[in-house]
Amino acid sequence: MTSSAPRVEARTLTRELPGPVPVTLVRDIDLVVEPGEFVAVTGPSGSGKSSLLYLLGLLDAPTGGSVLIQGEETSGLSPDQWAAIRLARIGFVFQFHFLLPEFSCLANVEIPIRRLGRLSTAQARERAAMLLDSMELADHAGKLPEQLSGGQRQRVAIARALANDPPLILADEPTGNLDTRTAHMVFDLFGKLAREQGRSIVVVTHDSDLAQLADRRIHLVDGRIVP
Ligand SMILES: Nc1ncnc2c1ncn2[C@@H]1O[C@H](COP(=O)(O)OP(=O)(O)OP(=O)(O)O)[C@@H](O)[C@H]1O
Repeated sequence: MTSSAPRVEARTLTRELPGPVPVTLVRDIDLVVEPGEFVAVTGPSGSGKSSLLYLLGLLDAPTGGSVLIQGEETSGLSPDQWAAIRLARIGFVFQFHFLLPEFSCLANVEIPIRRLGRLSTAQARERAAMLLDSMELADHAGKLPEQLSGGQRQRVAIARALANDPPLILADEPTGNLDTRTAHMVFDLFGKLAREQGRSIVVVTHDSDLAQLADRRIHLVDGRIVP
């Protein structure tokens, strides 16, 4: 691994589903995302956007090619090693917030910090509170997710994605359930996380207006990048 390595790199990445009639979800994708870049992945429904994001996030294994995270080849690694990379280096945001309903917003952000185990309990709580504060949610820290609006919940999910200070954030239709104004706010936030904090952000969206807010767009059709 070198300090000049891209944040995430796909090399001829391919994912086929075996079967009598094999289905190719993603084919021969070459992609490099540098530190500080905010990339939107667009394309019609079924074009492979989510499949690509899952491969980049080590949530699914390719059947061809490879993914490198900060220059580290991930192909030969064990499931435990993948899980360790996900926990420490990748933040995920999904269309549905997947917050734990029985835990406060603060606890939802604190749990992954505790799981990583680098901070004391008090420090973990302090960091979770700081992250919620940075999302302008300090007043809501003690509330349950169901007590928040959709946009607020998605900001809690983003705070949780930032819990372990990951260099890479992957988001799959993070604004799919939000109104246009709130969706723009979330995209602006991703832009700031890239430009001001040097994180790499890859966001899947089918909304071409929102994609314009990213620094770069890649467009998928039938599992391939097209110009
Ligand atoms: N486990 C699976 N079994 C069979 N087909 C699958 C599976 N997962 C995905 N697919 C198919 O693979 C293709 C790519 O799916 P994917 O979810 O990556 O597309 P997408 O661009 O994210 O679509 P959308 O915008 O609708 O979410 C689709 O045709 C989908 O139906």
